[in-house]
Amino acid sequence: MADLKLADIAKSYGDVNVLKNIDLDISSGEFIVFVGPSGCGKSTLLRMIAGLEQISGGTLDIDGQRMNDIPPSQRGIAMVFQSYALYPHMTVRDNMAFALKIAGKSRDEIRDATDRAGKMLQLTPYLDRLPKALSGGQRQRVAIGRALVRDPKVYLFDEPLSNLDAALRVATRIEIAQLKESMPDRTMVYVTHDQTEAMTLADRIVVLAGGGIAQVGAPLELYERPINEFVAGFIGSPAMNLLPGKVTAVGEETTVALAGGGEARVAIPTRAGDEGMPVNLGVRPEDMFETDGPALFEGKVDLTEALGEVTLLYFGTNAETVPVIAKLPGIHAGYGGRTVRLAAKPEAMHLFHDGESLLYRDGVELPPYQPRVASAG
Ligand SMILES: Nc1ncnc2c1ncn2[C@@H]1O[C@H](COP(=O)(O)OP(=O)(O)OP(=O)(O)O)[C@@H](O)[C@H]1O
Repeated sequence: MADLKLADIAKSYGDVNVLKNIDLDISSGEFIVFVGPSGCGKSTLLRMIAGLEQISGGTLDIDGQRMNDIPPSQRGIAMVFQSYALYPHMTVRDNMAFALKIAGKSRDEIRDATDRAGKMLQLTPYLDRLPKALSGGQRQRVAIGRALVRDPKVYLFDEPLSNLDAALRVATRIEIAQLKESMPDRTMVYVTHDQTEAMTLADRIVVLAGGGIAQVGAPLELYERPINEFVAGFIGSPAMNLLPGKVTAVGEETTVALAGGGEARVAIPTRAGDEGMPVNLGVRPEDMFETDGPALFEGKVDLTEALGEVTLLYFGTNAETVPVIAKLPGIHAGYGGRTVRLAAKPEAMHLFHDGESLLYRDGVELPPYQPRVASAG
């Protein structure tokens, strides 16, 4: 059991500020995933928790104890790196045993711990092999095994799957999810570029951007209730479409006239005085469908991409602006060059003013998040 408290954490290299005002409480047993654009400081924050980077400002507590100046080996954490960092001249068992030997554990204890880790990670047949005789996925499992044998309170993962090919990534991701399930009281903090890893592994995702935290929440909460256009664009692929427009009618639902000529009714409340307010209407590609009725968007399909389970329609690929994308389930043919009218359900759309979601306006109390389930069963 270990909870982590990051209070006003900052990091600078000389006069370059990489992170500032990072406040985050992580509960015991939580799986937290850091995501964000390249260079936003995900690894730096993880390395500060590990003790591999000096904390420039603020405090880090683990289980209520200040850790800022405690060396990595005494923090009760273990870290798994992208590069595996295995000792090439040691067998799998010796790689896993190394930290325990240093810690002065007995032969029996070491054998038990490495046997157990080998079993949990399906490495038993490989315990006497050298790393060079293992596949990438097996090597990464050894790296995880090295963390496991130490039985840390907190596991830190720095993009552990990014050197693996697509199929191995999926298999190893599932193993990490199962590992977490088998150790519900162990806290895990995980850095990734991969949306699927973030969405499937995290109890909560932390989106980092511009040196700070943009939003923290359950994966589907970030997907359905992004706090601003940045998070809306970052979570979900292809990214949410943002269509400029103006509020024309206010109330429990809001009517928006779009610059492209369409109109949309959105299930987000607005107030008297909001009429005329410039907004960006956010609609995810997967929430758009073809319609004969009122459309929020009408355009000529410039490009189609058939991915099998879905077909992507691109509009305005030659314009200066970002293309609009619709994602239709299944295989479709004959869309190229056609003019298509698209709509979306009122509850599937978002409204942003000055980049910020109108859902989170001052004075608005949001009900607790409930996923918008598409179908029962
Ligand atoms: N030793 C250093 N000296 C100066 N700047 C550094 C140093 N280490 C990292 N940085 C800068 O700090 C910023 C954050 O780096 P970090 O590696 O944490 O980002 P990241 O979000 O993990 O990126 P990526 O997703 O590309 O791995 C980057 O702009 C990087 O250039």
